[in-house]
Amino acid sequence: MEGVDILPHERSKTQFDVDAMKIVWAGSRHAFEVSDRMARLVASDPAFQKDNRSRLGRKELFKNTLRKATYAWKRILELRLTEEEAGRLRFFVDEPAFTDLHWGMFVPAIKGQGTEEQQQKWLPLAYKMQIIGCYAQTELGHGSNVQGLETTATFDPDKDEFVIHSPTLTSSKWWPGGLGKVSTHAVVYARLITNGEEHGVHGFIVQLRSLDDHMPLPGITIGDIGMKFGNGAYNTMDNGVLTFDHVRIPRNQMLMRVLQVTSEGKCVQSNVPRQLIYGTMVFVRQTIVADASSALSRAVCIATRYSAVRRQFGSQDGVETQVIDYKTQQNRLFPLLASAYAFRFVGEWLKWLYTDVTQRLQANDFSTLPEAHACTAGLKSLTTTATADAIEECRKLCGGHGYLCASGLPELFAVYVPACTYEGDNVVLLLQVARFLMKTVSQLGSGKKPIGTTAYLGRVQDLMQCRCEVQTVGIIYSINAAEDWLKPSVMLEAFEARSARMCVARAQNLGKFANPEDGFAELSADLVEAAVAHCQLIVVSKFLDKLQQDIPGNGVKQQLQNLCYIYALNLLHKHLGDFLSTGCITPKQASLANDQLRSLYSQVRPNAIALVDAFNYTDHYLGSVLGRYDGNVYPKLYEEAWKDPLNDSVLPDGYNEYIRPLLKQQLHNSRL
Ligand SMILES: CCCCCCCCCC/C=C\CCCCC/C=C/C(=O)SCCNC(=O)CCNC(=O)[C@H](O)C(C)(C)COP(=O)(O)OP(=O)(O)OC[C@H]1O[C@@H](n2cnc3c(N)ncnc32)[C@H](O)[C@@H]1OP(=O)(O)O
Ligand SMILES: Cc1cc2nc3c(=O)[nH]c(=O)nc-3n(C[C@H](O)[C@H](O)[C@H](O)COP(=O)(O)OP(=O)(O)OC[C@H]3O[C@@H](n4cnc5c(N)ncnc54)[C@H](O)[C@@H]3O)c2cc1C
Repeated sequence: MEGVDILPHERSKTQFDVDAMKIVWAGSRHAFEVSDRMARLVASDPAFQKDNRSRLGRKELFKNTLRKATYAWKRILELRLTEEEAGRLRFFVDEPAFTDLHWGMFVPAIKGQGTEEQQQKWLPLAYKMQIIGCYAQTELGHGSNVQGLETTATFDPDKDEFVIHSPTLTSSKWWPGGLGKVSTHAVVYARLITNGEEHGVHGFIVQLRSLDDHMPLPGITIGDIGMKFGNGAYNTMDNGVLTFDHVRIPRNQMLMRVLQVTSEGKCVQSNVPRQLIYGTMVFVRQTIVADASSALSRAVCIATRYSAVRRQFGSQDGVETQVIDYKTQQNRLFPLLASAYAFRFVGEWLKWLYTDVTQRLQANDFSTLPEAHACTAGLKSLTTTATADAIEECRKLCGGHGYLCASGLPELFAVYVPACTYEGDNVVLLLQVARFLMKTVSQLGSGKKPIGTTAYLGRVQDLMQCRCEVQTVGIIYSINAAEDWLKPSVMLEAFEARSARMCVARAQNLGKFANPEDGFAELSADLVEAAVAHCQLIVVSKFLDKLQQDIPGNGVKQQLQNLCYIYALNLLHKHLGDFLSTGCITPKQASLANDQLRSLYSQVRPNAIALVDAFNYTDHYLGSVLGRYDGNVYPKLYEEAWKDPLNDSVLPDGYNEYIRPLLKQQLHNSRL
């Protein structure tokens, strides 16, 4: 069978309604239609062409991004796109740009931390892009430790101004995207000092460049921090360095929703908790979780289509085997396909949680803020780590051709992998989750009932008294055959019991230390494992919740069920040590789980291509010869190779200089 015939043949085997699945994936019919329209708009406009990025030098790459970002903005205005449509357009343009930080962090920081008055002044300018902003928090010396930032904002009551200053080299702002060459303004995070007293880190709106000639304002030094990992990749972004030499700004440019500074330099705390200063990060972490499923599904789409097209080794009748039919390939690929769906649904749920906490904050209800912080931090960490690893696994699943830029995977990896670091290093964020869990466990004895994602810890209070013998867990009696693993309550109980037991065991170990902080530091590696178990439980439980909903479309729910159990059973297999050592399941039940997993792979196999088609990605967005919708891989790969600048001429530059003299010299030597 020719390459172009394989994928249609695969599609003919589909056992579910792909169009209905497209709507489930998008979230709603409306979201699907918007997304589909924007994807086509971008794909059909030559201005958004992106297939030459890996061949461009830094300056060309950056200028190209400026062109695309400003053109996208022009189209947004011309077509009067809604915020939702504009967001999708930016997504399909698929090129990191200063606009991400302007819309994604600068605007949300003002909205979340500015007073009404400040919002009225700055937001209209930002919305029209009459000013362009970035988020300048991280410094050369400190990123994770926000309280350790060194930039100072000292109040001068005589002039009613703050003096922003970089006292050391390590206080230079370092990393902010959009800062290096574009932003006119920044929300700068600095230590507030009034009347000689320190009041912690706060955000300040600072103008950096002239609105007339774009030159840095007096006292300000700015530049780009240099090339980053990967050729094209994140190098479209001008991550920058910034120092201040006693730069003065009016008092009303401190973002004062949390704390007000009066003209006398007095600090007045509002009823809003101090942590709201970190609110922009919570917002962005939530968007990063939603984005993880996009990056992961893109890599999986490429690897799945290519695995169907690629044949390796013969079978009896002489037709070589499609590599997707190897059980080892399925065991590596299908859990990633399942994760893409799992992250999609947990991303939807997290968006709901974020909206809920935002509404509560507006009504002065701060009770769910710690949980929102733990969930956004933990899920950001879990999903980005898994996605970065998965993109690399997809490259390997595509064999040698996966290493070619034409596969789209090297660039995707290079653009994606910093997500494990920005918006909080993934380990640092898991430690935040661990703190939250340990606090929750320590309060169980006092009768405080945990709610939301930690409610399960309340249900296993017995564990606090060490009554955690295997026999107390219902799963032990419920699983006697492989199919028993397909019961939602059983799966949930297994993940809850594992996480609860890990949390309680860690809490008990912490209790052995005289100083809890010493204990936390000593046991931090174990604590991170408990945080991972808790986050995996959230993902599994939200996928199971999704299955409880009414899901229209022939066979759609069945496919989602298969994927949900693949996701959960694969985790169970990978973390078997946790499940066995906490006594949640027996070795025999673990073996049954594996049998069930293999059976699910066989059920997914005929639907694999349709399950990635349901992502509805255009070839433009995928940017991969291996992942083409038509499966016409080999002719196009061959064609692509000839586009390389090295093939512009038959003889390479340098032939006369290096190759010829070398060959002549060998000829001369051999005659000797
Ligand atoms: C029209 C066109 C439309 C186009 C749309 C475009 C949209 C684009 C969208 C794109 C979006 C994004 C693009 C991505 C680009 C990425 C760019 C990257 C940016 C960055 O990286 S910004 C910098 C991020 N930095 C960090 O994340 C730093 C990490 N560190 C921290 O967060 C914290 O310091 C900490 C969590 C490690 C805490 O440190 P610690 O010193 O222990 O804490 P304290 O400050 O003392 O506080 C302790 C208590 O506070 C609680 N806490 C901590 N953080 C939070 C929080 N965020 N919310 C609520 N509560 C918090 C903590 O739990 C402690 O509580 P306790 O006292 O225990 O009760
Ligand atoms: C592409 C990119 C874009 C960025 N954009 C922006 C931006 O727009 N604005 C902005 O302000 N910043 C930005 N950043 C900065 C980013 O937020 C920080 O790099 C990130 O928060 C990590 O902080 P760090 O660099 O200080 O890492 P470090 O904290 O120095 O981490 C180094 C190592 O130490 C470990 N570690 C640190 N603390 C602990 C601890 N307490 N316990 C155990 N291990 C620990 C970490 O796990 C890591 O392995 C960006 C970064 C990147 C890569």
